[in-house]
Formats: sequence, C-alpha cells, structure tokens
Amino acid sequence: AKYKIVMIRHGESEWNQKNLFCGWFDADLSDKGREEAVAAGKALKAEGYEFDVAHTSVLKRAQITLGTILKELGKEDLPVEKTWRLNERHYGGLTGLNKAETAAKYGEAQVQIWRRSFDVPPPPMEKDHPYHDTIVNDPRYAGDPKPEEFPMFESLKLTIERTLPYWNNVIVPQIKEGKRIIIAAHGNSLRGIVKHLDGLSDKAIMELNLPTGIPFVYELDENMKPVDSMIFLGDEETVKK
Ligand SMILES: O=C1c2ccccc2C(=O)c2c1cc(NS(=O)(=O)c1ccccc1O)c(O)c2O
Repeated sequence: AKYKIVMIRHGESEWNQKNLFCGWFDADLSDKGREEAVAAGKALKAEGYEFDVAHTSVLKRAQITLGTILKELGKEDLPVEKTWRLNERHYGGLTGLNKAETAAKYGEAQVQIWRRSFDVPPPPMEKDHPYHDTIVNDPRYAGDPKPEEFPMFESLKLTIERTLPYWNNVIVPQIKEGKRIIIAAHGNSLRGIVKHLDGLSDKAIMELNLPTGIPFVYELDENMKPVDSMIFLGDEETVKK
C-alpha cells in the first residue's frame, strides 16, 4: 500500500473504570490504562513502527497514552500536534453521571433513545454544572474552539462533523507528504475517522466499539482509500458491541 497510518484509542481512564460519562472532563488514565499504553508501545516497537509526527487531543488520557508509547519507542522528542477536534464526544449535562444517576434523572426510555441515536444530543452542560468552569476556562483551549463554537454538548453526528475537517485539512496532507503518523485519541473521535475511511453507515459506526489501548493500522492507496479495513496489533478484543 502507498500509505500506512496507526491509530489508538487511549487506555482505560479512571472515569471509564467508574462507568461515568467523561467527555471533555480531563480524567487521568487508570493503572490498567497505563499498562495498556505500555503494552501498545511494546507491540509497535516489536513490529518496527517508526513515526514522524503524532496527533492527539487536548485531554491527558490520550496525551499520556501517546507519551507512554513514544517512551517505549525511544521517541519522546517526536513532534506532537494537539487539537480539540480529536477530543472525546462532549456528553454535556451527563458529564460525571453514572448509569444509575442518568436513568434516575432522565428515565430508562430516554437513555435507550440516546444510546441508539446518531444525531440526538444529550442535554447541554449548564453554567452551574460542577465541571463547566474547569472545562470552559481550560487554558489549553485558549480560543480554539472559539467561544461561540465551544461545545456544551455533542451528538455523535456533531462529534464526527468537527473531527473530519482536522483529518482532511491537517492529517491527510501530511500523509501525502509521506509523513509516518500515529493518532492517539478517543472512542468517538476515532469513530469519525473510521466511518469516513470505511464508508460506514450511521448505524454501523454506532455498533463499532474500538477496544482501548490496542493500536490499529490502516493501509491506504494513493487515493487515500483503505486497502484493508483496520488491522489490530496484538490480540484483538471484541470490537463489536
Ligand atoms: O446514556 C447513554 C448516552 C446518553 C447520551 C448520549 C450518548 C449515550 C450513549 O452513547 C450511551 C448511553 C448509555 C449506555 N449504556 S448504559 O445505559 O449502561 C450507561 C449509562 C450511563 C453511564 C454509562 C453507561 O454504560 C451506552 O452504552 C451508551 O453508548
């Protein structure tokens, strides 16, 4: 194939462990998540992967996953581009809630609608939400996104619509320049890229659950079309829901 690109969903976070909606809250990796990142770095090293540039989100659970991998590769000085466009989906007012709290607050029927919907957003994160200020005032955003486009909630559709411009306008040109790229991001931002590459339907992409901490590779032809769908390194966990 003409091009290869490696992607990885960050390892388990402390909030994944507690089954809380995390979204744009900057949760840390759990110990298990850190171990997943080390194993991913070792798998990439064993396969002889080398990179010229990395792309990741503003959130530490993706950045630490990437940093751990680069450390295993002995490439801690690799250029890293960080962007909100690779952030996890913003779960709005559900941020920080667990399953029971969500069902108690909105009812099981509404949860099932949200679970199955591609373009139904969660309720917005209001100004009095416990995590509103820490997220909106995080200096790492510094005007990008602009205040008027700073999300307070996202459907999966909206998430994909803000991730794809970064893929098309920043990452694709670098691939075409022959740069070897690794992307360390989140379940839903990676779904946007995978949906685009594999031409998946809204329904199909919602059924795809990328495993945490396992690198996957796309081989692309000169038209940026996948020669193969994603190939997982190491033992692949169940990818379907
Ligand atoms: O409520 C939602 C939801 C609400 C708003 C936007 C998206 C989703 C969503 O994507 C989702 C949900 C629940 C569950 N399962 S759950 O009901 O067991 C659940 C609820 C709350 C926290 C974690 C849980 O595992 C899912 O697997 C989902 O993918």
